[in-house]
Amino acid sequence: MPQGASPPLHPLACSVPPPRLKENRSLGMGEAKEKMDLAMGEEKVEDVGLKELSKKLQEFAEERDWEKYHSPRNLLLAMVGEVGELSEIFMWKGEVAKGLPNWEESDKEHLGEELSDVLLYLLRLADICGIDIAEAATKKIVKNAIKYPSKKV
Ligand SMILES: Nc1ccn([C@H]2C[C@H](O)[C@@H](COP(=O)(O)OP(=O)(O)OP(=O)(O)O)O2)c(=O)n1
Repeated sequence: MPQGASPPLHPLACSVPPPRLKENRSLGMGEAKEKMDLAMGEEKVEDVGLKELSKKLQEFAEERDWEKYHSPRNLLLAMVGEVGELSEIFMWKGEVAKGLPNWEESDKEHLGEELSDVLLYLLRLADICGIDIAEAATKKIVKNAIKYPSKKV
């Protein structure tokens, strides 16, 4: 290849790196909370379902013109990356007690964020692949129960 020339892009590769959600500056705590409260509105968080989350993700991508980046392969890789970030939280800690009794609140919050990133990319991946994940997971639980029968009655 001539000096200074860039390698040709694979026809399926994006020529623009996927955008990041982050802003260039970090938000102060008050500012971040204000943004979060605005985004959540009056919604009761515990009532949210998988379909609603998928719809929110669809809207999130649309509003930023990010749909072109949300290909199955990109989403899978993004999800695996987030699984790595999730693993880092547990790395070198040894066994961790259920309920994480000795963890700082900030560490639990961080864990919640990384778990959410994995879930959100998983939901988006399922959606973009045309898989109804709620239906698929429900069927899979039934299949698991047949394969591994209950020991209780
Ligand atoms: N192209 C993109 C980029 C981000 N996201 C959404 C899905 C994830 O929930 C979250 C991931 O954002 P970041 O890539 O900024 O990752 P983190 O939030 O983990 O930040 P960091 O890697 O700094 O810990 O944003 C998305 O849907 N599509």
